[in-house]
Amino acid sequence: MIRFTEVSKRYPNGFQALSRVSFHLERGGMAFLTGHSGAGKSTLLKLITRMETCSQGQVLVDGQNVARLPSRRVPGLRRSMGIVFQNHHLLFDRTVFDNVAVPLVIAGLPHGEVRRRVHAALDKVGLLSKEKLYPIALSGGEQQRVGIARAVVHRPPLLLADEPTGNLDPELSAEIMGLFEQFNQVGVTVLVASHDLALIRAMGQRVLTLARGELAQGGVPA
Ligand SMILES: Nc1ncnc2c1ncn2[C@@H]1O[C@H](COP(=O)(O)OP(=O)(O)OP(=O)(O)O)[C@@H](O)[C@H]1O
Repeated sequence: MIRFTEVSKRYPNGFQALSRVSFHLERGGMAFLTGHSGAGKSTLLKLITRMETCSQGQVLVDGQNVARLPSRRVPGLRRSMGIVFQNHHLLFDRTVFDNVAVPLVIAGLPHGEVRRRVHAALDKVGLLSKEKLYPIALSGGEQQRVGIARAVVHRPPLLLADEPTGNLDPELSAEIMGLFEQFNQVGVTVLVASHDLALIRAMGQRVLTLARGELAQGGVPA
């Protein structure tokens, strides 16, 4: 599903954020991406979503060479992914329901279908009873679960998360990681960037470790 072959990323200011990174995350697989602050975790995720492009090497997502994709096909690439951010990026003037519905409304789905899918996504993250509330009335963990429901509501085959438990206590963090595992168990390919080593170890999943832009652990010859 995701294949990096000798991927390097140098930012325009000359900073080398990634050096010759190679790994393969198979369809239906799950992995954690870890490493010190500044190791290149967010940069690696941005190469998958085409928010950045690599300077050398090749990034394939579902067989597509991401850097070579014409810009008109980038929205399609992003629709094939669910993306979860640390700070949720929720709309605070919209209800929980409306926040989760955003990707479906943009896609132009009929109202009944939107309702059905939003309810299914909220049910999965245990927030069906809170659909009419505004995000401000939710705890940090609940807000993050709204972000996850929104990321999966269009049923993407690939789920990416960048420090999804950054602001949460250990118990809530474990709960959120458990949700990612559940999505993986029903076939979604999952890649989660996190610096929380203790939690990652406890999950017992594959770990990719970046150190100063190089893959120090978990890479396999691509
Ligand atoms: N647009 C940019 N221009 C120049 N340098 C950048 C840019 N974006 C990131 N960097 C640098 O690249 C390095 C890797 O950044 P990145 O955000 O990928 O690290 P990270 O592992 O996600 O760190 P953190 O855990 O602190 O979020 C950092 O030194 C950062 O300052």
